[in-house]
Order: sequence, then structure tokens, then C-alpha cells
Amino acid sequence: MGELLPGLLVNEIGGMHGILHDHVEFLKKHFCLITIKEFLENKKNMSKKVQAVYLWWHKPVIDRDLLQSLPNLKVIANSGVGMDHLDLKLVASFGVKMANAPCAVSSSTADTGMALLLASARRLVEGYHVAVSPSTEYYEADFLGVEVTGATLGILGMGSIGYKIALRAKAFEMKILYHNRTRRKEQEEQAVGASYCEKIEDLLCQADFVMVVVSLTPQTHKLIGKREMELMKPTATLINISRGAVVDQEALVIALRAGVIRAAALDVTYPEPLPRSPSHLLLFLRSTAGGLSGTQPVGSGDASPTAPGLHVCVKLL
Ligand SMILES: O=CC(=O)O
Repeated sequence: MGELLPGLLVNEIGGMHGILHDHVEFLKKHFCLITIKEFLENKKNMSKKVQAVYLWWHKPVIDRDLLQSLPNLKVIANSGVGMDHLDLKLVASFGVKMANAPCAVSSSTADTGMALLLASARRLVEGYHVAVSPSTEYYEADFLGVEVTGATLGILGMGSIGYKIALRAKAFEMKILYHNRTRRKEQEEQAVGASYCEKIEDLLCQADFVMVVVSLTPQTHKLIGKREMELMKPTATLINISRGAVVDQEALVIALRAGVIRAAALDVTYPEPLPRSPSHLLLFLRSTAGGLSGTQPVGSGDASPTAPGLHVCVKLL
């Protein structure tokens, strides 16, 4: 029976990079599921069957070779919202349609943004590492953090995730500014108490927390660079929950080291995940900020636990 259904190419079923079993049950009612392994082992028989591809965590990788080997492909469905990992022009040139799931992760991403904001403000990750460190020498350190109540949050990108962040921030009694390509309706602004900044610069220089939520496009690539960080308050925290490449990472490292801004809390980096090398600049900052690795890179003179740094760096998989 499954053989008569249209073929759906998936990365794998279960496992680290495989689609969840709940999704499999649903998909099996409508498609004959073909894993990339089965496809590659039996390309000749499988290629004509595949009419759709289901992307889970950006996999399988869509390139010219794959598209050429799927003559009956009609649609590629991305299980997330961002499609920056795809060459949309290439896909369209094969007459294949693209679909994504715009609001599927809005609430969880907004929660992650707030979690990073709060963790950085209250220095939770540093405090945790100090608390579990066998060395007690940091216990005297100042872990006061900064106050969130009454602070100004600047949201860059007021789509569905940005708006959900505003809803959450309102409950924390924050003052909310936002910048977006198109201004939200007055009622929507009023519902969350958000004020529109036509210019990004106006938002950057007023915000105590800058939350980056824009999608990655050629226009937003390195949107936040040296100039933008210099516009921010020295007490401000940068939070990035969009894509790593929206923030110029080299400029960020320099800004953090020089105290141009207070801290950064990142859900996204490039590359991702970061190489597990203590010499990587972002990990260096993390080690100076909280003693995560417990060792300082040779020659570092700024090993204060209160040094501005990367307060939180997580990649949620
Ligand atoms: O990052 C998450 C998504 O693009 O859905």
C-alpha cells in the first residue's frame, strides 16, 4: 500500500538527525518514506518515486546533484522557518516549490531569547560555574548582574518571534523599542507597549538589551558590526537568536574585549557549533567571563571573573 503513495525523501528516521517518530506516523499516512541512505543505495529505482523532500535540521542537503537526480520532485518542505541554508534560486530553476513552517518555533524561540536575556542579566551561567568549581577563589566575585525591570529592550525584527518576545518582556516591565521593515499596527504596538524606531541607530543607542531576531538575508548579513556596537551603550547586552552571520563575530569579540558593550548572549554563531578549541575567540571570552574551562589562554591579562564577556553560549539542538 505504502508503495502506491508518493515518495517522500527524509534524512533518517529517529536518531540524532532523524525526524521524530510522532512525525513519522503522520507522514506515513500520506507518503512512502524513503531515507537518504535507501535512496543512495538504490538511486536507479528510487529517484523517480520521490515527489517531495522533508528537511529536518537542514538535512538532507539540497544541491544541484540531488535536484538533478529527482526528476519528479514537486516540493521541498522545511520543518523550520529560516530558509537561508537553501539556494532558493537553484530550487526554483528546477520548477520545485518550497514550503516552510513560519510559526512552528515562534514561542520556543521567544522563550530562548528571554532565557538568554535573563541569564545574561542575572549572570546565571557564570554563577553556576563558580558554584560548581572546585576552586573557591571566585566566591568573592561580584555577581550582581543588571536589572531587567524598567530596562529598555530593543527588538530588531518584529515578526512573529519578535512580537512574542515583546509580550514576554512586557510582563517583565521592560520598556520596548522595535525596528522592523514594516511598522506594526497601532493596536499591536499598544498591546505590548512597544514604540517603533524608524532607524536602527535610534534603537541601538537607547536599548539596554538589543535582541536580534531578523532573518538572515544578503541585507542583514553582518547587520550588527563595529559601528552598530559602538552606537550601543557600554552597559548594553547583545542577544542574538536569529542566525550567527547577522552579527559580525570578529567585531563582537573586539567589542567585548574592549568593553564597548557589556555582554553578549548567543544562541547562534558561525560556524555552528563552535569548534571545541579553547583558542577560539568566543570560547576565550567565555573562559574569561565565567571560568568555564578553568584555564586562561597563555598571555591573557584580563582574567577577571567580572570582565565583560560572553555570558551564555548555547546551541539548542
Ligand atoms: O531556527 C529555526 C528555524 O529556522 O526554524
